[in-house]
Amino acid sequence: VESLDVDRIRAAYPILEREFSGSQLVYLDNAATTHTPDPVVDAMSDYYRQYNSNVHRGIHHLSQEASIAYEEAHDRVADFIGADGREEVIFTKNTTESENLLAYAWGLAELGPGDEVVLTEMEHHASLVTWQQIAHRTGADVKYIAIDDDGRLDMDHAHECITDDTAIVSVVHVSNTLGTVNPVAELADIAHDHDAYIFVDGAQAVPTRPVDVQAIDADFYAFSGHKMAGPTGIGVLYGKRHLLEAMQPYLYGGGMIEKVTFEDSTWAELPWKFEPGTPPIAEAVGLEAAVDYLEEIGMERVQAHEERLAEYAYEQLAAEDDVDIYGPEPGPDRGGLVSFNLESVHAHDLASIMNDHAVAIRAGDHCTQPLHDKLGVAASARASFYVYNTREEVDKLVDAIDSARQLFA
Ligand SMILES: Cc1ncc(COP(=O)(O)O)c(CN[C@@H](CS)C(=O)O)c1O
Repeated sequence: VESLDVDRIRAAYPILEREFSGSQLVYLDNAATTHTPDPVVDAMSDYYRQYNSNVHRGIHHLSQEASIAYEEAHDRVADFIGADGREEVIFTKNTTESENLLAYAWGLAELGPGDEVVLTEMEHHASLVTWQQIAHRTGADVKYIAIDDDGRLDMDHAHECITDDTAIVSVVHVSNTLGTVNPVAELADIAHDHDAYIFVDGAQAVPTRPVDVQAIDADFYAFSGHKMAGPTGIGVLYGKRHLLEAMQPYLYGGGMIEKVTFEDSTWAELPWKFEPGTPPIAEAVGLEAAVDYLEEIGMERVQAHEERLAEYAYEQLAAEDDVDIYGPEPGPDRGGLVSFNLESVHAHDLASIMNDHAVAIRAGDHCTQPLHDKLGVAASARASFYVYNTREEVDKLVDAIDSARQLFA
């Protein structure tokens, strides 16, 4: 796959010129959030400057323009992920809210004693805590598909966990801690063989690779705008139309209703039924601009660029015998991030020293505390890449780690 013109890409991110303690920023925390390129910022500024208005088709020009822009952003996102139209694309605040929407609107209504929710040991808290708490409230049980020593899912165990008692499987597409790319289409097949649904947490997948929800045959799929060069404050819950039609809303108010009387109410058509109140309008404009931006680059090229950088970082880190790396070796089932520990240096201390060198990485549990318990570590350091990162920046990461090694020697 053709390489990216990173210099041209970086020109759209003034933030990358920032300097700290005399060194240029090396931003390697893209799994937490990505930066926002000028075309996305400009699109949102243009909205606020030229056609800011509330939506739901008020009777004036500005509202018409804003309503059309907001509605068409749903069409653009649907096209980007292979959904069958705007009716299958609900805008939320973020991946976390998307997962809570599904867990409350479907889970609370449908789950009960004897039902099982199958997760994996590598789930993010946005899934794990949500389903865990809904299971407590409904009397359902939660099971966890185990990971093997390489940080891949144990698929034999997956077959054991997913049974006719399984109501839903909830799996992360790309682990934000291990980098593992899970076989979500295969898991969907297994779930469907047992008449169970599958939800896929795509927060680290949609930004970094081509995703086709129909090819996966996901019943539900979630991701966030801010992890894909878009704004914060907007996320997506994709759902198969007939499933969303059958679901009752769990947040009520204006915009989501059809008819209201003192006695009862009926609901608007999809996706508006699940979008109460004033939605993230500027953010929707920004998300559409981010989709245009990424598709102009090409998602295959985004994926290849990230994987090359992750492979290079993995090799540089693996060459040192005092670095422990988590997750699979570089290849098709490792995404664009590397979590690791430098022996004898706590991840927080390491990140702090990285910061002294203007290298921004993540340290902590990455909202996967049970996974870190399983790995036997309290925390890990994580470098994650995006379209504007370079091999030279990986070299700076390695040099900064060496400074930490010297400091703590
Ligand atoms: C796999 C996965 N699933 C859900 C989320 C939540 O995304 P929100 O936009 O915050 O709702 C994230 C966000 N992970 C950030 C914050 S912990 C990270 O540094 O890894 C994620 O990686």
